[in-house]
Amino acid sequence: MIQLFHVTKEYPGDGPALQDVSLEIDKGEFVFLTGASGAGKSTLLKLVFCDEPATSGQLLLFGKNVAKIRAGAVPYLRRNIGVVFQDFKLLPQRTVAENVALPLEVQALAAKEIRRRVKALLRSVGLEHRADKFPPSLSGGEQQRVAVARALAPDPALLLADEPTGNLDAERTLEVMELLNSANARGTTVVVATHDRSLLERYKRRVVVLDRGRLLSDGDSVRRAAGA
Ligand SMILES: Nc1ncnc2c1ncn2[C@@H]1O[C@H](COP(=O)(O)OP(=O)(O)OP(=O)(O)O)[C@@H](O)[C@H]1O
Repeated sequence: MIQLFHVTKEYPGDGPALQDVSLEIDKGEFVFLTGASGAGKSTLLKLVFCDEPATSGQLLLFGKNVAKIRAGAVPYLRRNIGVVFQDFKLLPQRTVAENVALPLEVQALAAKEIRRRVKALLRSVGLEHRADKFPPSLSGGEQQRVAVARALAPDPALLLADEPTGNLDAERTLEVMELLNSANARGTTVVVATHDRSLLERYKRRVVVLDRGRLLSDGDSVRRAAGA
């Protein structure tokens, strides 16, 4: 589903944020991406979301070389990707319910079905009572949960989540992780960037570690190498 071949990313005027990273994530996997602040986790997610181009190397998404995708086709590709950004990117002039409804409107679902699904999603993140509020009036943790609900709304093939539990207490963290796990059980490929070691220890998933832009280790390949 995601294939990186010797990918390097340099931002103008800066050293490489990613250096010669080769990595493959298959359909249906759940992968934690971890590493110290500045290791390149967000950059890797941005490349996969076609938000930034790679400087060199090749990135295939759903089997397509993203460098060859026309700019006009990117929004169509993104319909298959749910994304939770670190700064949430909620629309401030739309209510919580309207934010979650957005990706469903793009799918042209009937209004009644959209209302039903938005209600169920907001219930699943414990925010039904905030449906008619505007994002700026919500706490950071509440906005984060709205972002998770919006990302999961269209049942995406791929979910990219950048620190999706960063602002949450232990109980809410578990709730959000359960949502990500259920999406994964329904077939969504999930990639979660996180600093939170307790998540890595609690959920025995593949762990990809970046260190100053380089791939330091990959839990999956370690297991494979050990013959497990
Ligand atoms: N838009 C940008 N312009 C210039 N440099 C950038 C930009 N975005 C990231 N960088 C640099 O690239 C490197 C990797 O940053 P990135 O945000 O990908 O790391 P990260 O592992 O996600 O960090 P964090 O855990 O703090 O979010 C850092 O040195 C950062 O300063």
